Formats: sequence, C-alpha cells, structure tokens
Amino acid sequence: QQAKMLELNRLLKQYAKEYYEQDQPSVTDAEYDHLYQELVALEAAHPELKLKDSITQEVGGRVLSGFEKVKHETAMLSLGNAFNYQDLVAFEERIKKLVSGPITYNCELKIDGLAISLKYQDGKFVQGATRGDGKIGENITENLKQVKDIPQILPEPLTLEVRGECFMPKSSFVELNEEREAQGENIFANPRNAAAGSLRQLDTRVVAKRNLSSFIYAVATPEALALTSQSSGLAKMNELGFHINPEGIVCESIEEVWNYIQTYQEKRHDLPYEIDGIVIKVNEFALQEEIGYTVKAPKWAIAYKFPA
Ligand SMILES: COc1nc2nc(N)nc(N)c2nc1C
Repeated sequence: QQAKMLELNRLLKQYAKEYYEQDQPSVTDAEYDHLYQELVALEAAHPELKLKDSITQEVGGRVLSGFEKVKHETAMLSLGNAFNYQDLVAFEERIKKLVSGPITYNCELKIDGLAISLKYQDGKFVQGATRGDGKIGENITENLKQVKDIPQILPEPLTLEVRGECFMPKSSFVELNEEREAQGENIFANPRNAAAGSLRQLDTRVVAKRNLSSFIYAVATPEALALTSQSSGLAKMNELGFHINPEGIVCESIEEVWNYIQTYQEKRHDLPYEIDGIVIKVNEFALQEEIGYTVKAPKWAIAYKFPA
C-alpha cells in the first residue's frame, strides 16, 4: 500500500505539474480525477501510511471525496411556465384577483445554467450549494470559490443568503469542447451540462480552469437588507459586488413584458451566454407577500419559455 501511495503521488505530482505549469496534461481530467480518488481512498483506508507531503494535503488541491448535503433554510423553489401571450394575460388575471393597487413587473433573463445558493457570514462567503431537490442541496463551496465573479468578501459585514445561476459563457464552452475533442474525450452537449459537469468536479483546480460565471437574482433573506422591491434588491446586490445581469427592466404592463420577451427572443443569439426564457416577477415585495406561493413555486413569478 505504501508503495502504491508513493507511485500515485509521483504520478499525480507529475500530471499536476504538466497541467498547471505546462498546460498540456498527458492524461485527461477523468484519468487524473480517477487516480486522485484512488489516492484519497487509499489514504482514508490507511491514514497511518499517508505521506506528509501527499498531493492531497496541498493547498488548492482541494479534492473532496464527495459533496456533503446541506439543508436550505428557505426552500429553493421552481417556477411556473408560460408559453404564449395568453398564458401571461392569465398570469396577470390571477394576480389581480389577489391584490389591489398598481403592479409592476421586474423582467429578467432566464440564464441556462444551474441554480446556486450563496451564504455569507459577517460579509464572508461561507457556503455555496446546489439547488438539489429544493430542500437539500450539495455543498459545493470550494468549487464556487473558483468562480471569479462570486465575491469572497462583501464591502459590508452582512450575514445573508443570495441565489442565482452559475453558467458557462458560450466562448468558454466552445473552447472546452475543442480541448476535450483534441484529447479524445466526450464533449458536452450544451453550456448548461458543461457548467453542471464542472461544478460536480471533486478537484477544485479543474473547476478553476473552466471559466464559470454567475448571475445573482434573489436575496433569500430580504429582511437582511430592508428591501422593498426586486429591482431595488438587484441594485443593492450589484453595489455589494454580486454579478447582476444588466438586461433586466421594470415593466408597467403585460404588453411591455411581451415587447421585452419579443426583443430577447431574437437578441438572445447575440448574448455571450445561453438563456432559455424570461422570468417575470411582481416587483413590489409587499405584493409578493400578499400573493404568496404554491407548494413548489411563487405565485408572483412566472417563467416564459422560448420555443426550443
Ligand atoms: C424567484 O425565484 C426564481 N427567480 C429566478 N430569477 C431568474 N432571473 N432566473 C431564475 N432561474 C429564477 N428562478 C427562480 C426559482
């Protein structure tokens, strides 16, 4: 076993050197991960034999043997869907039955990535998680630390949780598939799969090379920031250093919402990331509370899905 550990360490250090210094690894990520996991397992089985300079002890060589589960304090919900103008009119009619007074709509691009939750304690990023089943997600904090536009420290010592989408820009997706093709590895079908596959990596150094990005779209703890609307919430999160999608607008009517949808049904082909629709939300938080939720989704929001 000791000999095996020595051999694995020698190989992995050689591969890591190729990967990080010479940028032409002689093995694929998958082979590297496999060997790495073999060493992690060996060390777990024989801790007394673990080499003190083992590659698994190196800073940055954060390799998990799996992801812990985390419970979401407030469930990460899904969205009801709309597929045409009539669905949007029906959405507004349902809402108008539940509230009096003027309603405005915050319209946001629906990024084709995967939902993430980010928790901050006294202004420090302490936990990142996947949506999972909405109640229980996976702890991918170490991987999300490799996403460059996710702030590690906030300008104020706030304790809050935000939610958003982690995605791979189109250009990075093309590059990654070219690399994988060159190494005879299977390519990803779309940027969403590439992002999901990257965040599932157990070796944070692989994640660091995948050029993932994020757009934050909600504060899960709005009371933490005394916010009154979705649009002001996004502005505040932007000030705090979160990456907020710049294409969102406030609409005064469903007609305006429909114009926005038509605009992006075309414009989306020119965006540097993939979107699969538009999310329309009642902008005022007081009205959102009045309108409420179904078991699985807010009644004050709807996702208009672009035709595939
Ligand atoms: C309020 O809940 C949500 N808001 C969202 N907003 C945007 N922009 N994109 C999403 N995918 C999204 N998903 C959910 C569940």
